[in-house]
Order: sequence, then C-alpha cells, then structure tokens
Amino acid sequence: MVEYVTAEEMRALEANADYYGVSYGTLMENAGRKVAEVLRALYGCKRVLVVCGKGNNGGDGFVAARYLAMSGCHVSVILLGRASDVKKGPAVENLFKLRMAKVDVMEIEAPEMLTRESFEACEIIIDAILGTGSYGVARGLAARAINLINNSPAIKVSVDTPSGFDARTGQCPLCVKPDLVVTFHAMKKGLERYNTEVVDIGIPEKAMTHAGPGDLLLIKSRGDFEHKGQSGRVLVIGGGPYIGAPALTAMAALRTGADIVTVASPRRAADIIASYSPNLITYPLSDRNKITGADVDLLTEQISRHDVIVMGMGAGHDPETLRALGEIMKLCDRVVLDADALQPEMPLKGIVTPHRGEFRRISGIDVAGDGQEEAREFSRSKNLVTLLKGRTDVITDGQRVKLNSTGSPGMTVGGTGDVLAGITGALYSVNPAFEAATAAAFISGAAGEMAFREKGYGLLATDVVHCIPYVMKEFRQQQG
Ligand SMILES: NC(=O)C1=CN([C@@H]2O[C@H](COP(=O)(O)OP(=O)(O)OC[C@H]3O[C@@H](n4cnc5c(N)ncnc54)[C@H](O)[C@@H]3O)[C@@H](O)[C@H]2O)[C@@H](O)CC1
Ligand SMILES: [K+]
Repeated sequence: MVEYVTAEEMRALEANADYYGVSYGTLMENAGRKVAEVLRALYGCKRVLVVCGKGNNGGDGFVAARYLAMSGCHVSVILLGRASDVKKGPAVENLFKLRMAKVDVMEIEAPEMLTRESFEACEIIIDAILGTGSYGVARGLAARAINLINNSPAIKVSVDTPSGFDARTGQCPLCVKPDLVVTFHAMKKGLERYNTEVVDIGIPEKAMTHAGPGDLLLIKSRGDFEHKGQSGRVLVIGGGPYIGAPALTAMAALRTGADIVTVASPRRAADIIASYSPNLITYPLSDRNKITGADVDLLTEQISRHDVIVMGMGAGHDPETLRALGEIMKLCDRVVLDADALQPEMPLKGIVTPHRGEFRRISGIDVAGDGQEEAREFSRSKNLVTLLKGRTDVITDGQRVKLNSTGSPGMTVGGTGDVLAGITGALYSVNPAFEAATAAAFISGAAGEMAFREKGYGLLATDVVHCIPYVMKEFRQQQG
C-alpha cells in the first residue's frame, strides 16, 4: 500500500525533524543534493537550467544547482523575482552559497525578462518554482514560467511537485508537465499520474513516532478563528473534596485558547473557584459538597451549550458522585475523562487521560513495557482515544500511536494532570480527538520544561499553566 503524506503533514514532519535535531537547512541540503544525484544518474551531465521560485522549493533548486555545478555540469539559474524577495532562512543561505560557487543567477524583475529563448538553450530544466506551499492556480511570473517550460523541448524534472500542483487538493489546472518528479520523503496524493521518484531527505524516525512542534501545525487554535465562541467552549465538571483541581483545568483550558470555560462544581467549591480569578465562570451545582444525582438534569442544558466537557478532577469517589458522573457522561458527546471519572463501570468515550494506575483500574491491564500495545488495544476495543500518561506518554486512537517525551522531573507535583486535561479539552473543542490529545501532551510537557527552567523543583502546576501560551506561541512561530 502506498503511504501518502499531505502538504500539512509534510510541514509537520519538517518541524518535528528540526526539533529532533535535523534542521530545515539540512533537509534542504539533502533534498537538493538528491535531486542532483537522481538527475546525474538518469541523464548524465547535460546543460541544465534551474528555474527557482522565492520559497523553499526554490531553495532546493539552489542546492541542486550548486551540486550539479560542483560536479562539472553547465548550470544556469533563473530566479523568479529579486534576490531580496527570497525571505526564508535556508533558501537565503543557499542562494548565497550558490553565488559563492560562481553560478550565474538571473533575477527576473519583470515578466518581459522571461523569454522563450532562455528556456530553449538547455537540455534539462529543473522546475523548482513551487512545491507543497503552492495553493490555487499558478499566478504571475510562476504562471508565465510554467507555460514557457512546457513549450520547451528540454527534459523537465520537477522538484517535490510539478509547479502549479496544489498539494492540498491534488489538482493541477496549470502546471509543469514533467518527465520526472523527484518528491521528498513520501508520495503526495495526485502525483501517481506522473513518473515520480520518492527520495529520502533524512527526516528522523522520531519526527514520525513522537509528538513535536509539527503537531501544533496540524491543529487549530486561537488566532485561526474570527468570532467569540469559535475557539471553543469548554465545560469543566469536577470539584467537591478537592477544589484546586477543576480550577487548574479551567485555567489551563483558557490559557490554551478556549474562548469560554465554565466550571460546574458543588456550591462550596464553586464559590471558592469564583474567588480565585475573574477569568473563571462558575456554575454552582445542587449540593454544597459533592456532585449528586440531582445534578444530572441540572447539567443537561449546560452540556449542550459547550463543545467539550472535561470531567472528573477533584470530584472524589463517593459512590453517589461516581453514579452521577456515569449518568452525566451519557449526556456528553465530546468529553475528556480524567481522575475520578475513570471508573471501569462508566460509559467511557472521547479522550481518556489515565496514568498507569488509572489505566489498570479501567482496563484491568497492568502495563509492563512502554504501554503502546496495551493502550492501542484498549482504545480500539472502546472506540476512544487514550492518552496514557507516563515518563513517555502514549497517545492512540486504536490505529495510530504517537509518543510524547516532553516534560520535566518537577512535573510530579500535584495538579499537573489537571492542567493536561484542561489543555486537552481546549484543543479537542476545535480539533479531532487524536490530534488534540497529541498536541496537548506535547504542549503540557513543553510548558513543564519551561517552568522547570525558571523554577526548578519549586515549580507548581500554576507555573505550568502560566507557560502554556509562551510555548504555543514559540513553536507556532518556528517554521522553516
Ligand atoms: N520546510 C523545509 O524546511 C523544507 C522544504 N522543502 C521544500 O520546500 C517546499 C515548500 O516550501 P514553501 O512552503 O516555502 O513553499 P513553496 O516554495 O512551494 O512556495 C512558496 C511561495 O509560493 C507562493 N505561491 C503559493 N501559491 C502560489 C501560486 N498558485 N502561484 C504563484 N505563487 C504561489 C507563496 O506566496 C510563496 O511565496 C517543498 O515542496 C520542498 O520542495 C525541502 O527543502 C525540505 C525542507
Ligand atoms: K516544483
């Protein structure tokens, strides 16, 4: 079976590779070198014209041109724009290296500079105009260059995708008609119709198996939405014997970007939580001290008004409370279940976030090794997503499995599990369960690492909450 990656998944893999030590620059170097190698092996050292765009696809073209020139081939380069239009770090660096290697680069400042003659005086054209960053129909200089390339008798080799190919849709209304596509890492949907060679560019195994910043690129969060409420409404149901736990969950959900977070708690807890922070909306339940059967009807409307319910934290295990939690669970559709809501007799669904002891309680299984197989089988049989917490977290929907190894030793302090549940709830309110749980595990651990750098073993769960927006901002900005 052919393994496909989408343009978004490729971006995520590249970001994870960078995080796990193979930089964007190294990936580009490998990509360009591989194109030059394939071309030399198939066609020998002919006169080559490399047509480069301003993004990273063009960057690959600069690298390929340098390698071909170094191996003695006659190479010239057309850049569709000015050198100053090349903005992305690795592409800028490789344009510089190309100039240092004394390869002629012609900067195209106006459409008239693109003439038929320049595309006919070569035997091979490397098409490095647009890659996976392309969307919609090719425009401007790119469109003109694509037409001229297609009218040239030269052999055409496309870098990663034929320019003009929209990797999001697999559509190609106006694109280069290549003799060969050299695509990176894995097949992209729609490329089957071309003569395509897949080459390895050194994305490390860990970038695929482990959560990383790339997993944040696969989810939506605040900033991807325009109106209030669109970034998610989360209802936290918990509290009773413990009061801080649901408050931490709610604060974490807010810091992750949820628009509206409501905490439904027994009255005593609700009053105290309301006094913690003006950011928290509380919904007092019927009893003063614990969640009871009388709350089931009371919560029906609240549940319908929120996108995701996060429940269990701080509720205690009074039998009446557990019975009520089970009944409330039946009313929920999208739900994150933690702590006291993790009981074997409950109708578990959505995302469960057990540590190993809780996992034993709900599955009857004592995890021996890394827990991957046990968690996967449990998720498959219950049709839910498991986020099994540990030194290395396991996230699985029964089919896919991701590991997460962010986190710090200081996170053994109480309350960090409540924080993770809150992050998970906020992301799940606007994303699919598996992607939300994976990104949540990464963010929670990375926030814990940041808090540990600042506070060492004195870190508190509230410090982790404080760091959530910083890590989300940092990792979303770091893209090649
Ligand atoms: N991110 C990375 O580090 C790596 C990226 N790689 C290469 O980078 C490519 C993706 O790079 P980018 O994300 O920079 O994107 P591209 O280089 O594919 O294109 C980006 C540029 O094209 C413009 N554009 C988009 N659609 C257009 C259209 N229809 N008509 C005209 N212009 C259009 C955009 O405004 C942007 O300036 C991959 O295909 C691959 O070749 C490889 O170097 C491996 C490493
Ligand atoms: K291309």
